[in-house]
Formats: sequence, structure tokens, C-alpha cells
Amino acid sequence: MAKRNTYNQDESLRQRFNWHDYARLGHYLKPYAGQMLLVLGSILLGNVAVILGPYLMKVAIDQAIPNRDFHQLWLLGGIFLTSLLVAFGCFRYRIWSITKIGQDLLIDMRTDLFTNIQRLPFSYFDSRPHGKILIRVVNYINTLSDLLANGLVNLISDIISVIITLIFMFAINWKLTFDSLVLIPVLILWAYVIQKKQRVAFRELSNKQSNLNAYIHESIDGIKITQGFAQEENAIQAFDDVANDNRDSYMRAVKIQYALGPGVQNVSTITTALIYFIGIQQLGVVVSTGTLIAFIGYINNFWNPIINIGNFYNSLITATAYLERIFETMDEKSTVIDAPDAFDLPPIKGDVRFNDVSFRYDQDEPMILKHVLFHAKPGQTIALVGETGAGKSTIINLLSRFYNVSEGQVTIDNVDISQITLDSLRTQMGVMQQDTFIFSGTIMDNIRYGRLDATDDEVVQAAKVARADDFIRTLPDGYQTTVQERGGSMSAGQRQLIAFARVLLADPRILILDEATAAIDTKTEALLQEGLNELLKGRTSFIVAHRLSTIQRADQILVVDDGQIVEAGTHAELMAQRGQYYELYDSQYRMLQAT
Ligand SMILES: Nc1ncnc2c1ncn2[C@@H]1O[C@H](COP(=O)(O)OP(=O)(O)OP(=O)(O)O)[C@@H](O)[C@H]1O
Repeated sequence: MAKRNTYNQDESLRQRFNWHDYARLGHYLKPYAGQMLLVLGSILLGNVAVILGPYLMKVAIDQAIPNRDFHQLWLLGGIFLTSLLVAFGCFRYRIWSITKIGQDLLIDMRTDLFTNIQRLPFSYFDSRPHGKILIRVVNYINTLSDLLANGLVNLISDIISVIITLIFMFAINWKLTFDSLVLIPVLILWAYVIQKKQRVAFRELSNKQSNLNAYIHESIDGIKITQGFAQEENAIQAFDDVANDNRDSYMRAVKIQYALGPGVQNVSTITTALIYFIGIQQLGVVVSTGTLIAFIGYINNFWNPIINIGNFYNSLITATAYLERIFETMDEKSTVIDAPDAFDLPPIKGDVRFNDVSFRYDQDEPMILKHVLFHAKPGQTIALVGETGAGKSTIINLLSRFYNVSEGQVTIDNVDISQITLDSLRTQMGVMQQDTFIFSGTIMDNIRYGRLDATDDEVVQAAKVARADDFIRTLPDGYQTTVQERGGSMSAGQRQLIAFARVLLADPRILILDEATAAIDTKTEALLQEGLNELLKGRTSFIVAHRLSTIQRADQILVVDDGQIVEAGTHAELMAQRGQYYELYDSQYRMLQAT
């Protein structure tokens, strides 16, 4: 697993970028090969139309004007006008088509990346700020798709345009053409020298952009805490730091990036001056006036695409920094996957065992769970209790195989869960986290998340059983009320009732519930208790329990301490033992009495 990373820590790459990886991009371009060929055809036609201009000028100056041949002049003018129209049409088609290809490419790459992210295990998300994942899916892909569609077609068009121009130049005067190319090797050397520095600078910049994104994401997520503790000034200061870092690395990167442009520009200007110099010396001897004027036109035609090629090369180096991050995420392998011979778990009865399970989150950290052993019979309710950080949530996370156990086995109906397909395991399990997640959408959609093919009636029925129906009907649009991501407009108790309904609809055989600790008014508490009782019926349930009532009713209570199960039994049995549970219960009971 990757080392943990925070917003102000630069991410290091696990593998060095391999230039051959650019070949992988070919895979994305393949479906658009036909469309790109059409675009290239239009570019070719457009280029010929543009390049014709200086040649027509030469004929006009050297022949039509001295001979006072108006017929030829009109003809040349007509051809020139038509060529302009053709160039305009080709240009429009090219812009439209390239934009479309770019957008389609964007969807393809983003879908691949997003699909892989959906499959990644909890450990991946534990180890990095979510803003750093976000920037890869949104910003980096944007840059890359533009480079692939627009940049690549422009590159090919520019190369074609250089070749056609060169052909015309050679046809007019081969000696002047060679003189025009004399500084090209200098340019290539210059591009090579700055390339290495540029890659390093843009890699650094991508890190800083990622940090900035991570910080913004984190601070928006935690805005209520920030305001609650009046820490806005500190947050702004921290933001300033990452934003300044970002600006500084941007300035360093563009300083190197823009070193190429003036280089090309200077070489182009010197070459033009050189041609004037040589041309004027030989004017009337070897070079006619028309030839010199046409040649100067061609030199511009020649250098414009060369400048563009230089820019493309620049963008390519820049995009490499983004590309390596995108590929890294695309190549990230899930460690929690189906075994090669995995089979579907048949309908679960609900017998669950932890056979001597030990677990650590990180390879180089000590075991968090140590030799955990218990057996839950079908339909039983198991309450996990213990001090904070004891390992209760870790135990239930292993049950749904959100992480792989490090040692031992977890079995359901006597089948090791590492041998069955994840899908068949998780679709038969209902997991409710302490902080119920609400997606943006309607209440109806949120409950239906439990089973997407449920009818409206089934959703309402589930809400009724979960005791959520009453409060939903008091909302302005009832079940069609729109709620925001995380359900900010609902109370914690209401969010839990929605979650109960969601799980009831899914009707899982095994229920895993991290009970909310938030203080809830007695009326909602009673409702939640009723909803919970309905939920527990006929299922094997694991509850990280905080309510005394839930704990007392459990068939088995497991007392977790420092990653081990130190006591197990019913409430009466454990009270009689007068051990840790007794003390825990006693202190909680006294606390309740005091309030
Ligand atoms: N994703 C994680 N990566 C690394 N360590 C973790 C992770 N989640 C939890 N831990 C560590 O594992 C230990 C057990 O945590 P766990 O969340 O299972 O405790 P808990 O008993 O559920 O606590 P609480 O009652 O406060 O929720 C703690 O020391 C915690 O710091």
C-alpha cells in the first residue's frame, strides 16, 4: 500500500515514466482514426489552398503585371479567392471535428479512470487526500485530451504544411532553401537541452496543483468545523501557503517552457534576414523579384508550423507530468479482488465465524487485530463494545472484505469469504456506517439506492417499516424532496431513519451497523429503536453498539480491547463476570443517570 499522504506533502511517483507509455495513448485514438483522417484530409486541402497564395503572387508579379495580361490577372485573382474560400471551409470543419473528437476522448479516458477508481479498495482511499484523486479525473484528463485531439492533428497538419512548403521552396530555388534550413540543428539542440529541466519543473507543478486541490477539497469538507472553532484565519493562511507554492512552481515551470518559443522566433527572424541578405545580393542575377517575394512568403509559411511544432513539443513535455499520474491511477491494482477460482456465494443463512483473525492496515505496522475468534449463529444479534480505537470498526470492515485479513479466516456459512465473489458477498450484506451518507437527489432515490429495481410502493413500504415515513411526509415534497450531498438539511436521526429504510429495501441476510453516537431526542430515539428492531428481524447482525438498550438485547456481546476479544457472552453473563464489560456498563449507566 502507498505511504500515507497529506495535502501539503508532495506525492512521489512509484514508477518512472516510460516514453513508450505514449504508445498506450494510441489505444484511445484508435476508434477515432477514421475521423482524424478526414480532418487531416481537410487540413491538407486547406494548406494547399493557403500555400497557393505566394505562388499566385509570383506569377502575377513576374508574368501578368510586366506583360499587362489582364485576362491572366483576373484568372489568378479568381483562383486566389476560391482558394481562400476552400481554406475557410476546411478550417471550420477542422475546428468542429477536433472539438468533437477531443470531447469523446475525454469521456473515454475519464470513464476508464473512474471505473478503476470504483474498484479500488478502502486502503487506497485511506492513503491519500481525496482532492488528489479528483484532480486526476478532472483537470489532468482535460489537459491530455486536448493534447491528443487538437495537438496531434495540429502536429500532423503542421508537418504536412512544412513538407508542402519545402517542396514549393525547393521548386522555386533550391539554394535559397538550403540557406533557410541552416539554423535548424541549433534549434533541435536547444529543444533537447531544455526538455529535461522542463519535465522536472512540470512534475513539481503537478504536485503543487494537486496539493492545492486537496487542500480546497479538505477545507470545504471541514468548513463547519473550521467555522465552529473560528479557525477561518488559519485556514486562509494555510490556503495562502499552498497557493503561493503553486504560483512559485508555476513561474519556475513557465520560465523554462517559454525558453523554447523565443528560441524558435529568433532563429526564424535571423533566417528571414539571411534570405533577404543573400536574395538582394543576387537579385536580377540568379533570383527574380517575384522569386524573392514568394520566398519570403514561404519562409513565413515554413516557420509558423515550426513554431507550432515547438509548442506541441512543449505541451507534450508538460502533459507527461499529468500522464504519468493518470496512468498510475489507471494501473493501480485493487488488492481486494475475486480469487481466480472464486464462486458466487449461495443465498446466505447467516452463520459467521472469525477463525483466529489478525489484521494490520499497513504492511510495516503492528497488528491492529490479534487472534480474533468468535462464532455468530444465523439470526443472532452481536454487539461489539469497547473503548475508542479498540478495533470494533476494523472487525466489521473485515466482514464485508473491505480489507483482506492478514492472518486467519472469516467464514460465512462455513465458506472462506476470500474464496467467493465480492459481488455475491456484498449484495447479501447491508452495511450502515455511523455517519449515514446521503447522495444528492430525492429522498426516494436515496432509499432506492438499497435496491435499484424497487418500485415506489416498495420504497414507501420500507420507509414505513423503518419508521421514516412520518417525517418524510412532513417534508415539502414528501418523497420527491431534493436533498443535497451528505443530507445537510436533515437531522442526524432523520438521516439514520433513511439509512434504515435503504437497508431494509436491500433486505440483506447479514446486517452490519455502526451505531450513531450522536445524542438524539427521546422521541427520535424511540423511533430509531423501533426501526432498528424491524431491521434486526431474521438477520445475523453485527452492531458496534453505543446504546445500552441495543447492547442489553444482543444475543452475544463481544468486548474488544486493544484488538482482542477479551470477553464474550450475554449481558447477564458478562455482568455476572464483573470484568471489563461490567465496568464499561457501570460507567455508561452512571453517566446516563447523571444526565
Ligand atoms: N484506515 C486505517 N488505517 C490505519 N489505521 C487505522 C485505520 N482505521 C483505523 N485504524 C487504527 O486501528 C485501530 C482500531 O480502530 P477502529 O476504528 O477499529 O476502532 P473502534 O473500536 O471502532 O473505535 P471507535 O469506537 O472510536 O470507532 C485504531 O488504532 C486506529 O487508529
